[in-house]
Amino acid sequence: TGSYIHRKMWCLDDFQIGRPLGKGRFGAVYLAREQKSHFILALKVLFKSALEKAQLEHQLRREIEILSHLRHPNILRFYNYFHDRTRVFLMLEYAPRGELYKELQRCKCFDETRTATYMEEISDALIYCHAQRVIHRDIKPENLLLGLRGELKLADFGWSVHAPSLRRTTLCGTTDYLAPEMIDGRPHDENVDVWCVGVLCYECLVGSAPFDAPTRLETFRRIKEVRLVFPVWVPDGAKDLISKILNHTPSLRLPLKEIMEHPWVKCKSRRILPPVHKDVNACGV
Ligand SMILES: CC(=O)NC[C@@H]1CCN(c2c(Cl)cnc3[nH]c(-c4cn(C)nc4C)nc23)C1
Repeated sequence: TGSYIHRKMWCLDDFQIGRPLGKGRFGAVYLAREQKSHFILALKVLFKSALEKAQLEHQLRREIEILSHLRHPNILRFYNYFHDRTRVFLMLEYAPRGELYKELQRCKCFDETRTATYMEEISDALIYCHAQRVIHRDIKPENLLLGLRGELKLADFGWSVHAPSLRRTTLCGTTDYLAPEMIDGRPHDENVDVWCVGVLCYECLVGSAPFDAPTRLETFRRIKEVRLVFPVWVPDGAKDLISKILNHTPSLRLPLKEIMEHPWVKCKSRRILPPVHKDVNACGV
């Protein structure tokens, strides 16, 4: 019995639509429940007119192609998609504990255990992505969601819709997470994702991004110089890890496997892995 939610054709009438979870340029994300199985999911709605105007249809097809092959506990699951005359609908896993960036704003910064656990989770997710030759390229707190047990869910492989509240990102997105080679427009590889893991680790522990500056230009300058300044209270183990990741030369950055095995991550992380289940459960999903 193939799992129910992966059945071939879906349409809007198969769902009861709940509250909006986020809104953005191309559409919005709604909480939704599948009528027969009562399966809860996030339904991302993209307007074809907006996609056509921005010439993004082909990118959406590529994103859907990539997403449909990714299955990992720390990657937000993409189940299926369908469309009507005016809209494209993506059936996505619902992350019950919301957006990491909101949690970071609420807590100001995270302790070592929480940060090291996120480092282990996101590194494992990226090892999996890179093994499929998928580079996320846009890792930042805004694109990270939290699962039932607070585990990280890497989301939004290209389609960021924004939650109703004002986002911290400036007009064209935050520059804090750009790797040096991205700023110079040089060709970039998987190591741009590794750079972002270093920036994320710093921001989770400190509460602000490492190269944060009053102007975008100054931020770019600090990124290219890799001007890393740690508050005195940042633990040595974390400073060691972040300094080994944020290397200007992409190939010299600490590989993801070694991030997971770093002494500070090994000793501080409290990662919980969900029980490995076949793709079918109680409600046939
Ligand atoms: C990566 C990305 O696209 N972020 C923007 C969209 C906003 C809601 N989206 C969700 C998506 Cl795509 C999936 N699950 C979610 N869960 C929530 C959420 C849960 N709470 C308690 N509060 C919220 C908000 N939101 C989502 C994604």
